[in-house]
This record gives sequence, C-alpha cells and structure tokens, in this order.
Amino acid sequence: MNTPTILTKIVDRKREEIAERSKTVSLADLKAMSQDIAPARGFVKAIQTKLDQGHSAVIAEIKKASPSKGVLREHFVPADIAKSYEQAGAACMSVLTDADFFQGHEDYLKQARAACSLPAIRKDFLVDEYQIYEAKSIGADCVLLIVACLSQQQLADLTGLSHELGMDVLIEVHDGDELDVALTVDNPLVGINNRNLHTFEVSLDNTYQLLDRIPENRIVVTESGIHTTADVADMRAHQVNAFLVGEAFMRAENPGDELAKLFV
Ligand SMILES: O=P(O)(O)OC[C@@H](O)[C@@H](O)c1c[nH]c2ccccc12
Repeated sequence: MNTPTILTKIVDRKREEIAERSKTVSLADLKAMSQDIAPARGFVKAIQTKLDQGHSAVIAEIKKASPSKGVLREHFVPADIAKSYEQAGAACMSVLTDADFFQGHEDYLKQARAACSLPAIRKDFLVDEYQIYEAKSIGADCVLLIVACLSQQQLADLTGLSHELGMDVLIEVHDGDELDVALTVDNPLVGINNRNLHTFEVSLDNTYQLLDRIPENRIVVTESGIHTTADVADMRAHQVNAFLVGEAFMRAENPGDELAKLFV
C-alpha cells in the first residue's frame, strides 16, 4: 500500500474530512444526536427474511457517480429511486454518502429512508468512530466496513461500536488475506467485492474463489459487477443469494424495473 491508489487517496481525504467536520460538529455533539434517533430497521433481518423465503436478497444501491465510471445517472432523485426499489422487492438499500468521489451526500440516505421502509446501509469509507456516530445520527441501519482500509483492531472496534449503537455491519473483503481478518470478527454479513478498490478491476471469479472459505453461519453478499441475468444465475448456482448492485440499476431509466428484470 505504499504507492497511492484510489483507495489510499480516498482514505487520506476521509481523514481530512473528519478533521474539518469535527470543527463544526464535535464527537460529543454526534453522540448526543445519535441518541435521539429511532431504532434501526433490521438490515440483516431483511436479508435473512428474503433468503428464508427462497428469494434473492438484493441490496439496491443509490449512487450518482463513481471514480471509475464518472456520472452514472443524471436524473438523480434518491427518494424516487428508493420507492422504485421497494416496489420491485429489494431487501435493503445502499446509499453512497461520500461527496468527493461518488457525488453522494448524507441527505440522500435520509431522503431515501424517508421515502420507503427499506433498511439502508451508509456506503462510505469509514475509518474512525466519528463516522460511526455520524452514520447513526443520520439514521443509517447498517454501515460498511472495508477491511482494506482498517487494521484488525480497528475493524473489531468499529464493528463493536456499530453493534452497540444498534446498527448492522457489512464487512467487505476483496482477497483471502482480508477474508482471514474479517472472519476474526463476530458479524453475520460478509461482502465479497468483485472490484479491486486499488485497481478497479472487476471479476466475478473473486466471489467464487473465496466462497468455500466462508463458514456456513455467515451470509455472503456478492458485491459489484453484476449486470446480467446470467451473472445472477451463475451466482445462484454457487449458492450465493445476496447481491449488492449499483451501476446496472443506476443506468436504467427506472432502477426498480431493472431490479425486477435482473432478479426474475
Ligand atoms: O455498481 P456496481 O458494480 O454494481 O457495484 C455496487 C457496489 O458493490 C459498489 O458500489 C461498491 C462496493 N464496495 C464499495 C465500497 C465503496 C464504494 C462503492 C462500493
């Protein structure tokens, strides 16, 4: 991790952002704010319910842009997208809150959640407890923790704190070493990112290669690069039934219709 990659740049920027934000909203303020938030909607529970019913569990993403693809969707109204996802049978939503690289915003998570009853994950690069309290204070039901951004100790601490605050956690890995770290932490959801966040390369084989090493009591979410019904069928044939999908939905005129088409 010595040469800067997009991931290291993002994480450096996050540390600056936390320092800037702390000047106007202190950690103590966020702690106080997060106490007034209603209990989270069960994110893992919503996924488990779909799986128990024999359906795929789709975490449908709300993302305006990405560093690898630029703007994915010009007409971007998070509340409308959220409603269309709920109607189409999504289990949960994933909302990008990072502004600088994904053109996201905390308000998008609030708007999406206010428009429907689906649980939402705050999709961002979380490296500090400040951001966990911030997630709670905006109403996130779940947070993403990316192993590539964290030490094993940080991963354990931030997972524990999120659980204490009543939020679920999606722990994201990209390779075997990261998976080893992820499995040291007691948490039901493990996401396998098919995109390498250092190079942007995408391969669905990534999920197939790591799958066998994940114990039965964890729910595996395959993340990124799912575009066709063939991709979905392939994953299902490997007993992977939880999906995180963004671009394919964002590029469609009606994101929910695309969800329904992809997951018939
Ligand atoms: O748009 P895609 O290829 O369907 O991917 C969605 C999601 O997996 C991707 O946005 C993602 C996975 N892990 C992340 C971490 C940070 C930002 C974004 C991501």
